[in-house]
Amino acid sequence: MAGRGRALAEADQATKRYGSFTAVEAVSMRVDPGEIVGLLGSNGAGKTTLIRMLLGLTRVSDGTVAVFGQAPDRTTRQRLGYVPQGLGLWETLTVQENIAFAAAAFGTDATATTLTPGLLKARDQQVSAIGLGLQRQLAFTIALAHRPKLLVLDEPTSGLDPLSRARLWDTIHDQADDGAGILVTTHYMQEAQQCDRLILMSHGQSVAEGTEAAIIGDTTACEVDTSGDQWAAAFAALDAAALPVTLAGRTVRLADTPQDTIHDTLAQAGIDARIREVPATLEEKMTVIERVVTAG
Ligand SMILES: Nc1ncnc2c1ncn2[C@@H]1O[C@H](COP(=O)(O)OP(=O)(O)OP(=O)(O)O)[C@@H](O)[C@H]1O
Repeated sequence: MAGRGRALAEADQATKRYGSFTAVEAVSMRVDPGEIVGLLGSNGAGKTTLIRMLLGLTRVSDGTVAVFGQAPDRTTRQRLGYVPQGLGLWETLTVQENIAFAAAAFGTDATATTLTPGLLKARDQQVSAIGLGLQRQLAFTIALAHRPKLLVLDEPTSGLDPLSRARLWDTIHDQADDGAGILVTTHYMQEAQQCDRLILMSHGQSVAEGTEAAIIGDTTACEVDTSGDQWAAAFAALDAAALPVTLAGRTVRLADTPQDTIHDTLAQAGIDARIREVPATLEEKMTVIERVVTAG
């Protein structure tokens, strides 16, 4: 984009085909220093494939990708930190051996790596014997040990408890504050709020980009208030009418659906309800976009 400096990572019309199947179609995006870019999309949307192209782990079929201003290769890999979904640890080696192995690969000093108290305690245990939380901490510690300018994290908090997740996000923000650029995929909508900018992917395409507020725009949802325990009947009636109904606790919500349609459907089912229009959530907006993409 004009006026901006060199991107840490950049894709220009990047496309990946597997035979006749297109996993990523003409995606353009960039990650700049100091920003956290969130890559969102349902399973199979193409997030991991895009990341793997950026890292040079799989070749683009069309378009170009660059990291630190050049085509990704072994030298660029040395300057970035990557935590894949599968963590990329050596399961039969101990915590310490994994750190030493990575330090040798990156040419850094293993003894300078700062360990969390949990990792320090588990230092001589095999990775396969420690819990997922500690394994994630280890993968993160290793990815950060050589002070990378670009961090690529594929679902870094999946399977973590809320406290560990919050701690991990603190670390991610610290890295961005120090000037690193971060590209992170997530399924958790609350985590999307931690990102400076979001890229929504659907069926291999980038379908929306910007801040959460910009992506939601003026899309609204309706909240349906029923008396007593009629919420379940209201949900069932709206669902049976094939409307995009969801439940938040006991609150029935519908994104992007005219109030009249909701009112008529409930009236036909003999349900009395108050309907209130509210801003849509990011998740609801994603559902609306998915519907448009699938229909189109
Ligand atoms: N090596 C491959 N050969 C054929 N198809 C592939 C290959 N790798 C990925 N795909 C397909 O490409 C699509 C995108 O997959 P990808 O893993 O990038 O999605 P994702 O958004 O990362 O999903 P998830 O959230 O499940 O990780 C999927 O339909 C997947 O089955």
